[in-house]
Amino acid sequence: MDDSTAQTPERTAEATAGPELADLRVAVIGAGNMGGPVVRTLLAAGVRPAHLRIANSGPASSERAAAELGATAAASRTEALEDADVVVLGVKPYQILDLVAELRGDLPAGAVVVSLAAGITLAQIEQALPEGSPVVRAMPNTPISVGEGAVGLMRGTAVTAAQRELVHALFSHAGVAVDITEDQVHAFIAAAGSLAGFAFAIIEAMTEEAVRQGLKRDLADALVQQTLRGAATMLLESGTHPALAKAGVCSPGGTTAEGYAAFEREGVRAGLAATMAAAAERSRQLTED
Ligand SMILES: NC(=O)C1=CN([C@@H]2O[C@H](COP(=O)(O)OP(=O)(O)OC[C@H]3O[C@@H](n4cnc5c(N)ncnc54)[C@H](OP(=O)(O)O)[C@@H]3O)[C@@H](O)[C@H]2O)C=CC1
Ligand SMILES: O=C(O)[C@@H]1CCC=N1
Repeated sequence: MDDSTAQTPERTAEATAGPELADLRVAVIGAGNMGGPVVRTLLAAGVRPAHLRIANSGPASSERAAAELGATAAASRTEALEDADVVVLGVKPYQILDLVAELRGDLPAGAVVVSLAAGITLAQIEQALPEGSPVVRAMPNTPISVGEGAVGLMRGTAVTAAQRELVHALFSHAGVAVDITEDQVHAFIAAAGSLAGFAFAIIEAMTEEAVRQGLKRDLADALVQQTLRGAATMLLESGTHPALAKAGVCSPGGTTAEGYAAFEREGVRAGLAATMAAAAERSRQLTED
């Protein structure tokens, strides 16, 4: 992976304060499984609930999402866009270009468009908008909803330094926010966007086995989730290589060494690598479609 533009990840809440967001007006078109967590992180960053308007596929859905997320429902997409400084597009990839074509007449001049869509390039979105429109691609994951996620930010050709700073400020409570290139987004999806889903699947599988081994479900939930969180926190805080931390758990002839031998024998490492590679490959395919 070309890392010439990759930043050193830094926990965003520790980053220095950026632009003031209290007066910013944001429209979120499509606050679903990913747009919803984006709404939460924008509110955490300081966007006012009254200034964050949601438009989903219909008014009832917009009202439901706004109530759940603590934002404001717009009566229509057009109303959501009125005076918007930033427009987040959280619809499915196959919908986004039609949506952009539909909205382009209502977009306030200079509004920064932020697309969450996998597989849709900056150039495709820029082509669907008036020339010179500032467009950012964001590749987030759902744990940004609790400030423990990651987002990769890709800057379109018309985005100014101030607009880049603004978008970073908007994601300042996501967890980690880094600038990436569009070439890097496939690997980023494997290691963050889709990885959240794989992490949930791993947690689910481990919890089921803990229950099979005899633990009550609530204790199994707590042990698996707390241990995985603790393991990640240990590595993040110490900078220790995971292989060394693993060695520190494996007593000679003990339980972990025996379990780890099964991990390798059963192909768990190879399976995880194949899982991430398949996600990255699908991202490349979506971009070529
Ligand atoms: N899910 C994830 O973890 C991630 C997703 N993404 C990207 O985020 C985008 C959204 O995915 P996801 O949140 O999972 O999808 P969802 O289906 O959960 O959400 C899509 C949202 O778009 C709304 N919507 C659909 N059509 C319209 C329309 N014409 N006008 C306004 N709103 C509309 C839906 O409203 P309604 O509910 O009323 O139908 C819904 O709120 C995708 O492009 C995906 O690639 C990126 C990273 C991670
Ligand atoms: O599954 C998807 O296509 C989206 C993009 C990354 C996570 N979810």
